[in-house]
Amino acid sequence: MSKKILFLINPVSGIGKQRTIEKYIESELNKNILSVDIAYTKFKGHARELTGNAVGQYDAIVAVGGDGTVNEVASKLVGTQTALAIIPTGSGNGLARFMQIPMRIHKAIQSLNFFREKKIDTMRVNQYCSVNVAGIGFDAHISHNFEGKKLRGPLGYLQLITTEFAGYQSDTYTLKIDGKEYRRKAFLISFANSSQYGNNIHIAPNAKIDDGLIDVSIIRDFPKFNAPAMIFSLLDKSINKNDNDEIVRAKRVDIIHPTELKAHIDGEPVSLGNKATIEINPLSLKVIIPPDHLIENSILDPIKEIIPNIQESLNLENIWKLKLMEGLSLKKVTK
Ligand SMILES: Nc1ncnc2c1ncn2[C@@H]1O[C@H](COP(=O)(O)OP(=O)(O)OP(=O)(O)O)[C@@H](O)[C@H]1O
Repeated sequence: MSKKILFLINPVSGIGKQRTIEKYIESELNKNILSVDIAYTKFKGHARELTGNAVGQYDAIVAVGGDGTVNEVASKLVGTQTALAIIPTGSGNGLARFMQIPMRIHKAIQSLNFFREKKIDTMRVNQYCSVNVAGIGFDAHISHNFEGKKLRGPLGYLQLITTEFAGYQSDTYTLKIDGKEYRRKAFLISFANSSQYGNNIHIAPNAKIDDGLIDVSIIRDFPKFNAPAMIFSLLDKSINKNDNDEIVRAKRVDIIHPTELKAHIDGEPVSLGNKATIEINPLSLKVIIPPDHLIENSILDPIKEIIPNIQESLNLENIWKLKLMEGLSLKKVTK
């Protein structure tokens, strides 16, 4: 029986990979088994609104964007029979990377044809839903500053991190992790459902997304000259072995803080006031994962990912020509 899927495309995510999505939907999707609708988001929160209206009418809603778009779609799908699918066109794509969804979008679209479903945990952070990683401290500081930045994509994050790091002051937090008290001066505290923020930066290398547990990764205050070693261990999936990091697995975390807790939820900046509760919601979301043969795990994959990005950037002029011609109902693009 054919499945109904709705693509929700965030036109401002990442560096613009989504501009080619309609072409690939046309060429890669098996229309004998999938019937497709497409909508573009027009503002922050629109994907959440559109998903709320569509849930139940579709077998899957496809978030075309980064973790912010994924979060908006997922938060309306938790506890329903409609699955989340992801075409990663964001800056970090943490959940997509963790679920081994191909970063090349034509491959990600091909994987929808197999409609392989898996149930995953989600987290509740006060009134918000989080599917990937939420946090307080330096990562939250970065997400609050990233919003509205012109330079997006991984380079935008890198630029911001380098400028903000030197002046950042760690804070002291009191947490109750499954009822046990921890008081830590921390550079950041992450609540990880998947292992990574995005861009293969692994804050909780052994996190499992279907174990009913949050990996609470506490990076204690550290001398700034240790930064290169910290960065290396985040990339090397070994932060859990670093002396400045402590990971505790839990079902629930409570925080009371003397000042406003600035946080991020899947990379999106939020304020939690001065009280936060983070709880796991086990196996509460269906996600479409790729079939084994489409999982990209060769060491050349990052290079394969970069080349189309460069090509796409160089082709931007062509894409604008295409858009213009679409407007004029013309068929062919000439250089
Ligand atoms: N048409 C739009 N105009 C402005 N903002 C939008 C629009 N559609 C969606 N948004 C918002 O854009 C923000 C960024 O989207 P998203 O997180 O998907 O991409 P990203 O930040 O580049 O990737 P990542 O989260 O993986 O780093 C989200 O907060 C989303 O709500």
